[in-house]
Amino acid sequence: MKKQENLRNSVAVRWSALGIVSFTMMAAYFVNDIMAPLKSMLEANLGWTSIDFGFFTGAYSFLNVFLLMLIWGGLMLDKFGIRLTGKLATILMVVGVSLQYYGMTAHFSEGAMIIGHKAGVFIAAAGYSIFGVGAEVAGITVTKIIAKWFRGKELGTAMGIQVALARIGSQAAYSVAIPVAKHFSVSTPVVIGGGLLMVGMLAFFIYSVMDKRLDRQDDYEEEKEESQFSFKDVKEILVNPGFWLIALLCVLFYSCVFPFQKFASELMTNKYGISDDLAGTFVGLPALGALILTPVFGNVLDRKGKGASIMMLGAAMLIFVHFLYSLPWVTHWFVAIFLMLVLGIAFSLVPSAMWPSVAKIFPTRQLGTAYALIFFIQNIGLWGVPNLIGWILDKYCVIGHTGENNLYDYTVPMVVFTGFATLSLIVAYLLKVADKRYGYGLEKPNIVKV
Ligand SMILES: NCCCC[C@H](NC(=O)[C@@H](N)CCCCN)C(=O)O
Repeated sequence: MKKQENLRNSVAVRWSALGIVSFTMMAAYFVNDIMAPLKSMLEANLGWTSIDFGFFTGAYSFLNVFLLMLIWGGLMLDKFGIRLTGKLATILMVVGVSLQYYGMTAHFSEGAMIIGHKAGVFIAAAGYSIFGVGAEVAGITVTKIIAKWFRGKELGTAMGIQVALARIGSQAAYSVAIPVAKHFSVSTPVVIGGGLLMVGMLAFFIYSVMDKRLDRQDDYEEEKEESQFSFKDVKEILVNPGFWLIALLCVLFYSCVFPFQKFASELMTNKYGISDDLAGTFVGLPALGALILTPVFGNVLDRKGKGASIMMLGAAMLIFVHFLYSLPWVTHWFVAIFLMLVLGIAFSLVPSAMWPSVAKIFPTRQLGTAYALIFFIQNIGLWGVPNLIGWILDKYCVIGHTGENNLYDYTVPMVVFTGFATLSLIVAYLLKVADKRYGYGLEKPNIVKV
């Protein structure tokens, strides 16, 4: 009997697997970003303050950081596998977004508070926090899925395409949030996100069938290795200097991008005079740029390498962007858009180099835990930075009012972002030095020639 070709070696099957799980992540990114452009509407319609908004935004990472949910998720992924972990993660996302919607729409009695926060804000934030656990665990699961199907093949391109499709989700969220909210209500964009997430959950369940077939057919080493996972691996990961440098770069770089984007719609309207209908679309530009560029850079890295140098370049571009945004006298809308485009390039360069680098430093059996620990450290920034910026805005940056809304001066928040970007460049440089010293192969191409 003719031996069946390994599913991983079929170009159509492995790219279909990527397409399916990428759709799940696209839905997750849509929900993740859908509230960002609504900041001013949340203030005007639901009475949220900047502190409320910062608290809500940071809640995405709260359970991941303080209940170590990402760590448990990573250990579960390496111990119990992709299918169970991924299914649970997608279910959590749906549950979380439903609770978030409830918090935004239910009628609470006047002045009702939960642990010092307005009841509605607290419940929406709790939902977003549950969603955040699902989204991050789904993120590490999908990353491991990609490494499973593409290691030694088009790993950089595949990871780039997954990130690019996720960016479509973000860009769509930034573009549709305000028009949909104005036409219907401030909570309608969240309903659309919930619907997309349900389809994403179904998609993951379909992927699980493919995953099972691959495991059955395959003598895939990882499956044997998964059961060999031990806590010794966690120690091994933690004593690797490459881990700490990637994790630090990750938290610093992403703290300058995701939290910045959450506040950027307001920066566009308050500082550059851009209309609120268009502000979200402009803030979505980096996502749109990354959609095109991340797979391109991923492909270049697959063939030519230079990952560590590319991370340095991306970090340097980030300093340029945030520094110019911080200059109070630069207020032309054209500059705002130009900087968003540069941010888009940086936002493509660093992720396309960073994520495949992790797969070079660690063996497959440690990948789930390694990604989870890196995401965990990154989530400390995704929690802390929006809280910090929301607090700075409310305390020090209110310079007037327009109707129901505050008018903010964004100089100090942008100086804070510039500081983080500068630190990220220093860490990227240290990573390049460590690569030379420990021979991680970050400057080498991803595709292994046989
Ligand atoms: N294959 C690795 C993909 C990581 C992509 C990366 N995502 C994250 O870092 C998430 N932990 C945080 C997502 C927050 C979304 N607003 C990315 O570049 O998106």
